[in-house]
Amino acid sequence: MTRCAVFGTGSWGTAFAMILADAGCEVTLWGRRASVVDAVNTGRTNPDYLPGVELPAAVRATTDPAEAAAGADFTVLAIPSQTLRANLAEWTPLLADDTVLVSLMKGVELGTAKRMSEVVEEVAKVSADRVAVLTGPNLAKEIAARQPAAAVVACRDEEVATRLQRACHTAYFRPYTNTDVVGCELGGAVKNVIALAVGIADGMGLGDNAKASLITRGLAETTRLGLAMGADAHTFAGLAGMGDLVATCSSPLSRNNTFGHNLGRGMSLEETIAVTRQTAEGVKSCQSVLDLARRHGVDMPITETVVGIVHEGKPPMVALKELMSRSAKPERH
Ligand SMILES: NC(=O)c1ccc[n+]([C@@H]2O[C@H](COP(=O)([O-])OP(=O)(O)OC[C@H]3O[C@@H](n4cnc5c(N)ncnc54)[C@H](O)[C@@H]3O)[C@@H](O)[C@H]2O)c1
Ligand SMILES: O=P(O)(O)OC[C@H](O)CO
Repeated sequence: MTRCAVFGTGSWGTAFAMILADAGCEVTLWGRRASVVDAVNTGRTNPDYLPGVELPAAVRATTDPAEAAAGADFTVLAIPSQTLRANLAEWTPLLADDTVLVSLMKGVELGTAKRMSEVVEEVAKVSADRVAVLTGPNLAKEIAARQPAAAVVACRDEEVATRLQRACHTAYFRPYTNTDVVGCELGGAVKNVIALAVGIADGMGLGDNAKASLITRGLAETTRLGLAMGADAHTFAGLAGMGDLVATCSSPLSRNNTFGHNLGRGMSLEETIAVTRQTAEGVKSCQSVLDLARRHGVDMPITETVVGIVHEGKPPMVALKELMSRSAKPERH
């Protein structure tokens, strides 16, 4: 039987553990908090993150990372992106030989501007052939209700991607393989920034034309960055690009979208952070995405606008005026 370790008992780690178990794997979840681990083991629930959801019996939980990691064919990482480096450094000596490391995270590291798979390769000292990424339009709450969704599993080694695809394919979860790891990861990280922009627009009371324009031009700037970094343009028209943008920018379940909405309707950054219980990756990653764009000489005006509003205190109305008064240009340049 395929054995999986899932590090992170938040919304997505728990929902993905459920997918793996439904697909026939044996799953051990690692969590920091004993109360969450006990709830999983004794009540088959995770009331803090997925209230009302009954977890399959094949999902067990532990606070001991060594117990979780032991003998795992796949080691899945589902913690906030900015905490990966420090956590993985502690877990690396515990990892099973030949385990495939799978990133569920949609962020870019602050300071280094590295993608999560790059951090994994560097810290765990494994080759890119043993690092996979899972991304796409996957709102955890819908998946935990076993509502249908598709996703992308990306790995440089297609055979590894196919093995992971088999390990997480269920009646409600349909993963496709892809070898464009850079494009898949960028799609997931930048859509969070665009979802913040769309949420802000929504909160300001702007209409559907504004939201559609942000989504489309957001995809254009994501693709520009991707091409500069060697990604395949087709990836951005797929589940990791357009697919995830549509889900995240249109759903009130999205933490990034909701975060933006609260800012747009006039809450301060501090108030917004205080009411946000879960990880909204775009809040930090907008800075590292902008950093990446500057390193690659790519113009990303929406990302720059989000950084201005979230981190530099720019009033959304001023940011809107600036964005709309940029010089006129062809749609493709
Ligand atoms: N929730 C979703 O719908 C969804 C879907 C796809 C991808 N993702 C991505 O998955 C990743 C995890 O998100 P999530 O939704 O599970 O977040 P979450 O906020 O629901 O849970 C985060 C988990 O990480 C733990 N954690 C927080 N700080 C930590 C630290 N310093 N060290 C160790 N553990 C820590 C928390 O206790 C919690 O268990 C993010 O990158 C997110 O973008 C989320
Ligand atoms: O809740 P968000 O904004 O982190 O989005 C969740 C997923 O990434 C959607 O695919």
